[in-house]
Amino acid sequence: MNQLVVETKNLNFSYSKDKKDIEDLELKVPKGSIYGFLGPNGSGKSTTIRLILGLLKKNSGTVVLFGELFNGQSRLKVLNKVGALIENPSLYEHLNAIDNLKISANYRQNISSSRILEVLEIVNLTNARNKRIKEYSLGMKQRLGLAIALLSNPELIILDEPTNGLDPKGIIEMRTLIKDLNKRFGTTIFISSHLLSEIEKTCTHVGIIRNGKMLYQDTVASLKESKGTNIKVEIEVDNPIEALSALKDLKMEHISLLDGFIQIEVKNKNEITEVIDILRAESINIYQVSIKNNLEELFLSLTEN
Ligand SMILES: Nc1ncnc2c1ncn2[C@@H]1O[C@H](COP(=O)(O)OP(=O)(O)OP(=O)(O)O)[C@@H](O)[C@H]1O
Repeated sequence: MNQLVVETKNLNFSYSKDKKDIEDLELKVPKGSIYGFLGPNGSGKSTTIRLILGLLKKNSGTVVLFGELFNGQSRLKVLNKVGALIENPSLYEHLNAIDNLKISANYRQNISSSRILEVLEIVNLTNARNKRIKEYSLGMKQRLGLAIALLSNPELIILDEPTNGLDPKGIIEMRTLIKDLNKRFGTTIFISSHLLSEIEKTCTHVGIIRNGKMLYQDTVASLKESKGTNIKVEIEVDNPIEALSALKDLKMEHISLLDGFIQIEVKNKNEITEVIDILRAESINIYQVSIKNNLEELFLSLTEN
């Protein structure tokens, strides 16, 4: 089995008594992956990141980083292997990139001056190293923030919505940089986003969160496959046996009865109307029609965002 760099079990957290903001979250981030943590605004991505980094205190559950239970004792050792960019980086605007990196290096242990030049090269800021930050674009500032996160040569990089607010050129540069980091150094990258298109372009794995709950977690390849699968529909009618017999001539796959409900798989939503028309033509009363795998719905809501 793939080694996991981040693993949470039954992770729960609430900001207030009346609402669960993170509910029984099971996150599995494989070593060497680019893991996209995808969810609409307010779904709990930033909160989860804060819980992983120990910036918020969980109500219950466990966080395991690099195979080690994250707690007061292991905290510093474990965090030494993590670089994070979770908000816009706080930079000294009147100083240049080199000086900003030197200041950050002073807060950490054993960062050589050659490492400062190395991280500048990695994020493509070597040529702009002597420019003052106030002359930097937002994309350049984000890349410098990433360079700071890279100083201690982390095994895991956590990026919270790193392309937010960037122009198309900045987005492409950040995307390329993330892939490059993963490929060149094998760094595991955990990246949150509310855009499915962004995750599809950059990531190898995906976890989809909504209302603090994990809805789907797998490789991006499997996600693409499941997007093409049928929609599962459940229909409640007054006479299921008659309904089943009325529908049997339809060339649809998997029509069955479960607990008195008609189960049917359709290729698209128009086919649902077709099914309803047939049932109504037979004077069968329909009480409820529900889509069971709401993955398709979820993708739509995410891409429309
Ligand atoms: N400091 C806070 N105090 C109280 N509630 C909070 C706080 N921060 C976030 N929340 C709530 O927790 C839930 C999850 O928010 P969170 O910021 O983690 O979502 P997100 O997916 O990162 O969204 P966004 O991309 O908009 O930041 C939301 O309902 C939000 O309103």
